[in-house]
Amino acid sequence: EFTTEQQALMRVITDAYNKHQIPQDVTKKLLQDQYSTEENFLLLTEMATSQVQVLVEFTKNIPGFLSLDREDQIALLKGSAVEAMFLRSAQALNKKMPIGHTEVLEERIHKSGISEEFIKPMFNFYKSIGELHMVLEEQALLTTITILTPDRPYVKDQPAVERLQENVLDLLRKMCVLHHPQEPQYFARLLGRLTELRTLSHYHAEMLASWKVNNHKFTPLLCEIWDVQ
Ligand SMILES: CC(C)c1onc(-c2c(Cl)cccc2Cl)c1COc1ccc(-c2ccc3c(C(=O)O)csc3c2)cc1
Repeated sequence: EFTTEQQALMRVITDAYNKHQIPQDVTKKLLQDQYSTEENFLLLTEMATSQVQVLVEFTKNIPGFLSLDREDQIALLKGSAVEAMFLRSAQALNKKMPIGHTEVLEERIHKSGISEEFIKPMFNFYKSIGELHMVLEEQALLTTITILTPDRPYVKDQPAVERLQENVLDLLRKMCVLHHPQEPQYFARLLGRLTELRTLSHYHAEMLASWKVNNHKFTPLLCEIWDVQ
């Protein structure tokens, strides 16, 4: 079953995932009653900015991450931020968030100036994640695996990242057998979501370009992590 090291790794990652969430005083802003495209864009920008801060804190808790080359740490964060945010927003949209949050978040994403061609694949992804009924540990591990993807642009020491990712992949495989015993293909289905995330990440670059065209401003943190402006 699980080795002592794997049990420790699971606990550290799950605790970090639970600890680092967007604060209530930020998410409750979603409930305010302005629903203009502009207002929705501003609120989503605030959510994304807060989510990036949360993501950085979570990543620092991944065992071994801070021992990686400093520039590789940055490359992994920049390369995975959008995918990690798709996973986190998918969890928010699929779990029963505090009353009304789910609907307002979905509504604001639909009406924030994202063109229809991106809305479709985005909400297909959200639906496909919902259908998996991941337990919290699986969501935390899948996010970690996404962050520890060795072949992101500009990563120098890929083997070092591979070694960390392999440990988490092994742990996720065992968690899937434990929580979904009737579905031998469940682990493979989870990894299939990672492929879909890469596609969404490419769409996202175009989304940013179209928002910029309509001279939408992003925050300094988002500009830095997404190399815009
Ligand atoms: C700059 C901005 C316009 C933007 O550009 N691309 C995307 C973007 C979009 Cl529109 C979709 C997917 C990914 C990205 Cl980066 C975004 C908005 O990004 C978001 C990031 C994160 C949340 C998010 C996460 C968790 C939770 C929770 C919870 O945990 O309980 C409660 S409320 C909530 C809200 C929403 C939106």
